[in-house]
Amino acid sequence: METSDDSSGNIRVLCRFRPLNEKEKAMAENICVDFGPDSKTVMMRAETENSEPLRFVFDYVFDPSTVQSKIYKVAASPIVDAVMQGYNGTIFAYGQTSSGKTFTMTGVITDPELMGIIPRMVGDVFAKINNADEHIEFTVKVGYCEIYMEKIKDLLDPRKNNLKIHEDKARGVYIEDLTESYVTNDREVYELMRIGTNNREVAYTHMNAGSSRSHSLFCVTITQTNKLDMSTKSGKFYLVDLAGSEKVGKTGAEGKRLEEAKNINKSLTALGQVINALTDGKSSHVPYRDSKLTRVLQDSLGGNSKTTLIIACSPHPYNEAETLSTLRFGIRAKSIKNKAKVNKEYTVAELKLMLTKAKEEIMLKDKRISVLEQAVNKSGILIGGDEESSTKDESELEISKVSVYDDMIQELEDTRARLSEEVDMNSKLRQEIEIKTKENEEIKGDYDFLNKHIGSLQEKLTTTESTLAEKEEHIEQLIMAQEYLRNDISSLNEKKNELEQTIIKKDEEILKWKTQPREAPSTVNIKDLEHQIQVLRAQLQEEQKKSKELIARCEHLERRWNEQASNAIPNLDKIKEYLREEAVREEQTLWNEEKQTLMNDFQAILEKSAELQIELNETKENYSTMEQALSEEVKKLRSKNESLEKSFEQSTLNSHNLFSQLAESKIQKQVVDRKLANVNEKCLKLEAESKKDKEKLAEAEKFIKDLYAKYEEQNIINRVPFGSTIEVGSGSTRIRKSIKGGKATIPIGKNRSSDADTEAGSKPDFSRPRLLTGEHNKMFQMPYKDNCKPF
Ligand SMILES: Nc1ncnc2c1ncn2[C@@H]1O[C@H](COP(=O)(O)OP(=O)(O)OP(=O)(O)O)[C@@H](O)[C@H]1O
Repeated sequence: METSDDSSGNIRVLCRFRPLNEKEKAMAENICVDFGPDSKTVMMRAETENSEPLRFVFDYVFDPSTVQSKIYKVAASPIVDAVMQGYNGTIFAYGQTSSGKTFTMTGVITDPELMGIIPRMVGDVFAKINNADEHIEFTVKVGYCEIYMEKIKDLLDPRKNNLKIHEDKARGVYIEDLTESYVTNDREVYELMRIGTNNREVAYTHMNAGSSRSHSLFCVTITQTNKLDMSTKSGKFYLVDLAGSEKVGKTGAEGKRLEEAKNINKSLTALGQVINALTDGKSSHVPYRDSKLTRVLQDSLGGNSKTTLIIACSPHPYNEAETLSTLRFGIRAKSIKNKAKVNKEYTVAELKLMLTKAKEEIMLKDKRISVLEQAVNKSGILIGGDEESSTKDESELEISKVSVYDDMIQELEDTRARLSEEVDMNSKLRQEIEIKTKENEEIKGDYDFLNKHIGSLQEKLTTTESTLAEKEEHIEQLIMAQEYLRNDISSLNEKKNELEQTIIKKDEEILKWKTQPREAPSTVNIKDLEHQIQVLRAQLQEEQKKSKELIARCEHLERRWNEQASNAIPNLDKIKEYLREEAVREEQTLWNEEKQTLMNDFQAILEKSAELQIELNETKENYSTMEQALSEEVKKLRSKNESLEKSFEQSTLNSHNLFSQLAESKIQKQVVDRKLANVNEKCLKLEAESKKDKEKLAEAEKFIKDLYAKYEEQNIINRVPFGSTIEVGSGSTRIRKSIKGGKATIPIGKNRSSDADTEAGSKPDFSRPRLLTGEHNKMFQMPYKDNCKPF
């Protein structure tokens, strides 16, 4: 296997060396590191011949020739799998400026060979989702932010530039109010990456033309719901591109860049201190709160996450000191231990199962209580038994009492243990209810958000409708303008026709003047005639003048033609004709030009109107598609809304059920408590009664002992077996008495002398009783406890 097993919970540390850049190549020195054959070891070359090379071992070492796909396979693929199983995952890149962190994490999104971990991960996640079982429903959310100058800026909504960090049991550490967009395919994620990257703080330095001036966090949350049992799992994936540590002497940072560099180095120092505290085995406090970076990465460093650290290095001796420091950082980080767990939420079915188990437990307990009660009742009969009818051996009674007490005590212990389990379970149930209530609140939040979204979509629709109306109005105005222009053009055409007619008439007139002889007026008076002659003369003069001018012009032209062309126009008429035609042509050209301009304008208007018509059609089409999409969206939202409402109702119902079940189990617990109290009370009674019995027994023993002493004193008898007959006295004064059990009283002693028979004048001797039955000698030797007891 290529990667090390992370079942130990340790952070995996991978080391990547980039190829030499142009600047380093220009310095013409060799690289300062050697790579071991096991792909895990890197050696910093020894400075002198006598000194040893420094050896560093990581989970994997990538030499400069390693391609992006290999990095993804080793570094990210296992974490993607874990996130898909409901674990949290983190990959972060650390290293000096220009060491290749951004190239490793993002690379060139549009190039399949050069794309980095994030775009590859996105593709992988959606491929896995598409291949997943049908009953698993996925939602994917993406957030993107940066920590710049100790402030968290939302890269998908840069107006939010000072977000706060919070922590709670259910979500762990999180950034409050961070925009998280739901995405359904890799293209949508790439678009968000593009937007976010454009909003990032990047600047030129002497070390890197596109140096990241902030730490960036790309966050993907994948939630999966199993539709069969409604269980949910949710994995959060942080992909962190840290800003590079830099020596300001090398980067040439000044002014704002210098301030940025100070902040970057400060937060990286805080990161180093957190790692030290986690790994030195001495620190009781981990200073997560010393910087925003370490606070956000709290779960990734020593918490609930499967984490991989990629340290990026330059192989050139110019960066040797920074490379050494980076390698040491990686070695320290290797021993951080995390406690990753699947983020699972209990389903209603699972909660039901827990309840059923709790009920079974209660039933079991009830049974035990009834057994206890029976035992107590049984011992009560024994204790309360009639003195006369109690012929049972007392020692047996004692033994049975003691064993009953032992059983009862054991039962009580068991019950107490079970009750404490019950209390634990109840508190677990309460926690579950709290989680469910929170979930309900979240669903309600989603529901409100959807409502808002619908509202904004409706607003958008209204705006689009009004834009459309404006466009339609504009088109109407254009059509009217087009109509006016058409009229103008037709009136211009008419004018042109008129002008052409006038020119033709004029030409005819001129021709007439020139060709037709003028007839003398027949009936005119002299004055008129003179006037006409004057007019004609004037006209003639005018004509002559014109013709002179024409002749002059012709002569001039003739001269020019003679000068310029060998085949000049030979006759004047032709010249005149030519000139006239030229004049007409000139006017015609002017008119044609004007007409052409008008036609062009008209054409342009026509084209514009066609374009507008197309635009209108497109807008209409877009509008109808949008309307369709919108109505679909609204439909979807409504159905989602409905299902949310349903699940909200269901959850409310479930939480009610849980509450009522909790209340029920509380009541049952109270009942059990009461029963337990009763049992305790009975036990106490039993104990008191047993104590009394013992006292009575002691009294009886004392009495017998006294009596026995008395007999011994009187030398009557030592021990008498049960059922024996004692004879005291002699002759007729003999008194016989059978001894039964321990209750017999024997009328012996000097006070009985009045009852005595004084046969043959002898006095009865009460001082020497003797046994009449049983083998008394044998009996006397018997031990006290066997079958011979004092009565
Ligand atoms: N493995 C590699 N192969 C080819 N080019 C690389 C490689 N690693 C880095 N580069 C190039 O080196 C330059 C610097 O890399 P990059 O910007 O990723 O560094 P960085 O560590 O993110 O720097 P900073 O901390 O200043 O942002 C870029 O032009 C990048 O394309």
